[in-house]
Amino acid sequence: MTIILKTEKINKYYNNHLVLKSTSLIIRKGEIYIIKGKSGSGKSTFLSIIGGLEYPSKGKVFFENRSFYDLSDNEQSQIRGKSFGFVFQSFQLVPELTVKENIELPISLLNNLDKKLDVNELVNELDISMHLNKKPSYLSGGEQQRVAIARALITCPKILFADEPTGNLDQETSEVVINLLTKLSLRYNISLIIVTHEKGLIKQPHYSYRMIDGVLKMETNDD
Ligand SMILES: Nc1ncnc2c1ncn2[C@@H]1O[C@H](COP(=O)(O)OP(=O)(O)OP(=O)(O)O)[C@@H](O)[C@H]1O
Repeated sequence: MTIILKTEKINKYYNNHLVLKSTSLIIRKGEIYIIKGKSGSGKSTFLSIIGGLEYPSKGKVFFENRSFYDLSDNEQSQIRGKSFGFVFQSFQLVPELTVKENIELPISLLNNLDKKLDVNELVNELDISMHLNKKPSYLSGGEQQRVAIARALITCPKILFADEPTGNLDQETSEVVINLLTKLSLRYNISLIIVTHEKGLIKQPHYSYRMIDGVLKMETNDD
């Protein structure tokens, strides 16, 4: 399977404290990765670095064989906008916009977007079509997260980064959200990287990693 993103010995310091230690990972097209680990172990920092949101102190991130942080700011933001999608614990929807406007926001912000998914298909799949004209505050947490997933997928990104996507949801809703994330990523051949505390949420085949004190270790799937 094609390698889409690769990191080389990422180090990250915050105030002279080394939070990522020579951390490496390879992401292949259309595959699912899960990163678990204790609070403070460095998971979110690592996701931000591979998601193009934060410079490493040392090491490189290669996206489609190009060293991401050696690209110009403009090239970096083009890749972030068109090839990466993000889902966060806190949904991060714009409260003043309707659900439909939130979902279509990435499209309206980007020029020359050659590939995007059909909004109607996406909202039907995510079962939020009845909420399109509402503001996010009228929706439950699970519904808001499904809107955030639609917004992340609308550009048909190559990689979807999800940082604790179920952190604000109950067990049952978490399962629905994870099932949708994995199902849609597989359907559209999007690589999915999920950071989560929760065990046993993902039923689909995936690669499992554990972040231990800034070092990423591969695990067997039944850990
Ligand atoms: N912007 C920052 N400035 C200074 N220190 C930071 C910053 N971001 C993270 N850290 C520190 O880096 C370490 C790793 O944090 P990170 O958020 O990556 O961990 P995490 O595994 O994602 O934790 P959690 O599961 O609680 O979100 C922690 O000690 C944290 O305090």
